Amino acid sequence: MQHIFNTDLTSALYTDMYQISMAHSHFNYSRQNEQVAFDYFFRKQPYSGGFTIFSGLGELLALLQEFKFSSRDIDWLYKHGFNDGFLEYLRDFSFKGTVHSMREGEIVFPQEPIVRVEGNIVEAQLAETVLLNYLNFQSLVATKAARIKLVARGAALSEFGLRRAQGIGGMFASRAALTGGFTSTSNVLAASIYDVPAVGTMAHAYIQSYDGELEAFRSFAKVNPEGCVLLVDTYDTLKSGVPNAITVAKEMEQEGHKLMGIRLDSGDLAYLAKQSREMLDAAGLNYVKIVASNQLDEHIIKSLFEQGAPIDVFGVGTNLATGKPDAALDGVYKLSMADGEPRLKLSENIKKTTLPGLKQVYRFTDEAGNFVADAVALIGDAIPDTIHHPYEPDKSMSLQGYTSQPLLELVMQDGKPTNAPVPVLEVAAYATERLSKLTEEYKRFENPHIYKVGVSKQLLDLRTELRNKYKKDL
Ligand SMILES: Nc1ncnc2c1ncn2[C@@H]1O[C@H](COP(=O)(O)OP(=O)(O)OP(=O)(O)O)[C@@H](O)[C@H]1O
Ligand SMILES: O=P(O)(O)OC[C@H]1O[C@H](OP(=O)(O)OP(=O)(O)O)[C@H](O)[C@@H]1O
Ligand SMILES: O=C(O)c1cccnc1
Repeated sequence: MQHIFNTDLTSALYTDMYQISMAHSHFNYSRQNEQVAFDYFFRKQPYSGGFTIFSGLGELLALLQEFKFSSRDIDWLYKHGFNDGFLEYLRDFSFKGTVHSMREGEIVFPQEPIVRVEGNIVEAQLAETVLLNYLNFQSLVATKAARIKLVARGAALSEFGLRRAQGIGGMFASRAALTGGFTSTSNVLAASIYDVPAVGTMAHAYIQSYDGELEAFRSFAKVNPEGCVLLVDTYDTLKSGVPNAITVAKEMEQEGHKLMGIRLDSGDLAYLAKQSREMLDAAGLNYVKIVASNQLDEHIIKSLFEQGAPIDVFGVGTNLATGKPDAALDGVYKLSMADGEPRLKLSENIKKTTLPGLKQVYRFTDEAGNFVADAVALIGDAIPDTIHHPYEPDKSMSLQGYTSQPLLELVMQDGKPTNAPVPVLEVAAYATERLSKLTEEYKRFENPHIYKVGVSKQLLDLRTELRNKYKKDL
């Protein structure tokens, strides 16, 4: 058992050691049936942007159903000092909690609860690490994908990141890119699991392996005439690559086939795309598409279109799959209820003081259907008609006249999902639909408008009451 390949990644050991130490302690004080609630939320928008796409829920719900300790896991824990009674308890452990969540693909904002996990103190605490591991990374990458889609002007977007992704995290990177709006991937395993098109062109190595570029193109096109895309920059894009691709395209026509495209992978992509387009069109090959790759991101793609580049397909790898330049989404999982009482985490920094109690998030929409603001309120209270700034309570906003929609829905009851899994492309369609209701000022890349997330008066008062209580006790 020295390889990750022999390991069941649904093992409940896929957690941080302190979760097990805490569970050990709770069990030894017979607290394992105490009911608690945790909220998942993040504090800062990635990429200094104005929105985040919530991604990863589908995989998380699938994992929670399987989240158990195997005999091997129990043996390992036995050797690491956990007592027999606790290990017997863990042997029968499975996640039987209840989860409320926003829909996967929802547009989400800092401070609001996106997922609420309720359950006994052991299962809810043990779920923390894996929940954060799944949701933070996939939401980071899905957001990058959505930002790219915003500027792609309808061009096809293919995810090429596996080779530069963070190890096997590349699987989730591919999934997340799809939920954020990419429609295909070069990652064959991901394509087969998520039932999306696997796409591919050819590498420089293939062309280098032949004595000449023309011979290489010809041989490839003969065996792969369907969806054939020739990489034209190995020697000289305009003097050699494109003319050779044209020759092969004409030969393919003789055989009743059509060359799908050429790929540009270096140099000035705008200039080369324009020149290539002219050469292809002059040869009667206006159906041949131009594919571009090479360290692309949302800023370069936006700029390429502003320069008038006639690019039909973008292959995006490194910057997408790694969420560059952001290393992580800062999502956290904080206790909000225990033993029937709302709980709070105090901080010197008011922005890090948590929101206590069981909460719902309402999204308010104007007459045109655009999102106006989100309100976080206690469950059981009326839907608020005014929200307060979470950290500057004197600032408030009236929500009168807007329509509201609750965002947190029951997705798992007693450890079982309440709905069938949602295919990734349906998640993407939902993300696109929701993003269309966010007006442009929140979507621009430079200094975007900050979307308002406020709290109800009752929630604010509860937080103040608990803060005063804890401070008095100090
Ligand atoms: N017209 C353009 N406008 C803006 N950015 C561009 C344009 N053309 C290419 N880029 C981007 O500029 C960067 C160029 O990278 P780099 O300096 O490594 O050049 P290169 O062409 O890849 O060189 P090499 O031949 O070493 O591969 C890439 O991120 C690429 O996507
Ligand atoms: O630039 P990215 O957004 O990460 O996109 C993926 C890159 O990976 C490949 O290059 P690589 O040099 O690894 O292989 P190659 O020889 O096939 O070009 C491909 O040609 C792209 O340039
Ligand atoms: O198919 C391609 O062109 C491809 C796939 C992965 C990485 N770079 C390019």
